[in-house]
Amino acid sequence: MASASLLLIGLVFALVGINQYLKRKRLPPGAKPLPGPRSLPLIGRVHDIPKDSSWLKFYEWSRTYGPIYQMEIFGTVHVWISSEKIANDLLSKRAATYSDRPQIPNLPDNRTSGEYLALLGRTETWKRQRRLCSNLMHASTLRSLHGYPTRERDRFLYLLARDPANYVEWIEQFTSRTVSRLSWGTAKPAQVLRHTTFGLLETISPAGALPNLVSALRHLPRWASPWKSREGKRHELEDRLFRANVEFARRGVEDGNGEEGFITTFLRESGRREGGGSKWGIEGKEEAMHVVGLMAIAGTLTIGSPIQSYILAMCHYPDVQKELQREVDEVCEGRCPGWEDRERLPMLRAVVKEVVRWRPPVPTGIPHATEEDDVYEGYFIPKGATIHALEWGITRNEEMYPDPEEFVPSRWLDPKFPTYREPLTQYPNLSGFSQFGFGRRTCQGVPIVEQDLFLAIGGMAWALNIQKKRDPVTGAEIPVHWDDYTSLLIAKPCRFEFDAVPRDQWRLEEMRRMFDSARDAERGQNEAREMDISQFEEDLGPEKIYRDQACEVERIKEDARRQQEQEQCQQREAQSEETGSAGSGGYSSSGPGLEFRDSSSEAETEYEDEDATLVDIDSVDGSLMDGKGEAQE
Ligand code: HEM
Repeated sequence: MASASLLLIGLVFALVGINQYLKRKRLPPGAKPLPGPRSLPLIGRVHDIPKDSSWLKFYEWSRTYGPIYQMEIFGTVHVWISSEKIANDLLSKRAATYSDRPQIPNLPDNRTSGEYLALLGRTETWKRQRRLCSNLMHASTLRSLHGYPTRERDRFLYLLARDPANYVEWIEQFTSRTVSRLSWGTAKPAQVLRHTTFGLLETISPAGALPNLVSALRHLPRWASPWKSREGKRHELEDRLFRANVEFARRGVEDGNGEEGFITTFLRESGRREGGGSKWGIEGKEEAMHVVGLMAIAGTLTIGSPIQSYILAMCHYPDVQKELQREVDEVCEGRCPGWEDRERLPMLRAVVKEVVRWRPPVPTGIPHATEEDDVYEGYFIPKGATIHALEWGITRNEEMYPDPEEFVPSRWLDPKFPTYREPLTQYPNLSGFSQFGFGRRTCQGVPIVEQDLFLAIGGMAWALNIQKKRDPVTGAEIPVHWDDYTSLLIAKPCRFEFDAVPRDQWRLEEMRRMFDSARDAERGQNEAREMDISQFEEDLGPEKIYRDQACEVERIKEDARRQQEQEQCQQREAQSEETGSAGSGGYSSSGPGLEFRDSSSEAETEYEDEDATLVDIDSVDGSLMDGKGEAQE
């Protein structure tokens, strides 16, 4: 027994020795390895990576080892960059070496399959698809994204004001419906898209499917791998959905009733050319379907993260909200801001940019991979290394962003900050911002992000006072977390409670008018031609397998808390009755927002009417998580 153990220990040491020798041998003359935590044999540092908020650990290491360091996980070298300059030096200036993508263990054909442009290797397919994506985006940007973000924002504001407790639902409906219209000219697929996209996010995230961390698990056959079989089912549904969406748009182009969107632009262009094909080098509808599908995926869940972070920020920074409201009220003279007001609203643009900096939506970045060995400032970076621009670390650079943990929109508006830039009619904006990546792989969706965030955040500032909720019993503020975020590749705040109080009766009525007019426009469109999505909803199943568990857990906790709140109120009322004192006094459980609405009997009638409207729009949506939200289940 003892000799077997000795043999094993000897073997491990021999392996470590051989490994070290091979690494040293690979070093070019004069180059040294990057600093970083020492690797354990075979596993590297996998045991050190926390499941939640892993970016904080990678950032902590950057404070020990410097703005570029390396670590190993199961034999793969991972390089972490926390400096914008170094990220630009490598990923942008040496793009020929640094523009590949690594293989994702749980989606092993990601580099070659041609289905997800953002995950493709640096291949001819990627170049062709990126060109098409960029052209379709450009065509829609020239036409102000066909007004879809405004229409959806108008629908979103009223739903949020009416039911702030379900804010995640309303926000994700806003982002997914907007991008669904942009992609296929209809909002119908939005709810199924949300589920399949969440499933894909789990499939590809290091904190999602286990094989992404323990890569040996990728060799399991499908029948023995729950991750593979789950992904297989998800992919099959997504593929069928995308085909149906393209077919719907194709019929619209043919009968002349189709709405504008990416796929419509592509189909029209192909129709104009002899023998089909497009001027962008994509010959088949099939490939265009994948490109547009990826654009829809990319816009479904990402933009919701900064919208939620804005609400979180306003709970902690009420003075910023007041300042923002002052600008919006002054410039727009009381009306809700529109996209055409952007030059005159620098504070609003600064809040948008600061939200993205303060809580990066993709905190670990999307990894690149090296195609050749390289040496940077004397440090060796091997071919096949996975390169991470750590967005969280980049936004914590104290020289560039003094007081990085604070939410300070004025850093974009005041010349005393290094990030200030003129003219303020144009800056700040999101174009070229580090949070959208580097070099040839930069994000292609910035025009959508910019317009969605401007309209949603501007609309909320115009319409609502966002504030911490008060305990109905004690009247004390209910605490709101500071940086508790979900752990997948796209991170969003875990659920928290807050109040969204309409600023006055006129704005509430105005929101209702905007909502009605968005609903009427949608009805008009659906009367002309309707897309039937019911089969996909059915196939998704009642249990909705691709469901955001992290948020579910939070909501269950929240529901339990509310239930407790109600019980306490009832108890207090019962006690008051016993002692004969008048009423419960203090705060109502529904918070100041509803107090405002309930202030007259007229408002009560209005509220009932609102419910009717919501039922109405559900049938217009035909969505799984309809206008009443998942909380109903
Ligand atoms: C807040 C929202 C968003 C954020 C923070 C974000 C961030 C990013 C990041 C960090 C990358 C990787 C860049 C790199 O590898 O260096 C990326 C890639 C990409 N994004 Fe976005 N994105 C957002 C929304 C969108 C939207 C709405 C679209 C819709 C078209 C989109 C389309 C893409 C595409 C196509 C790529 C892949 C580019 C390539 O690999 O060549 N993104 N995004």
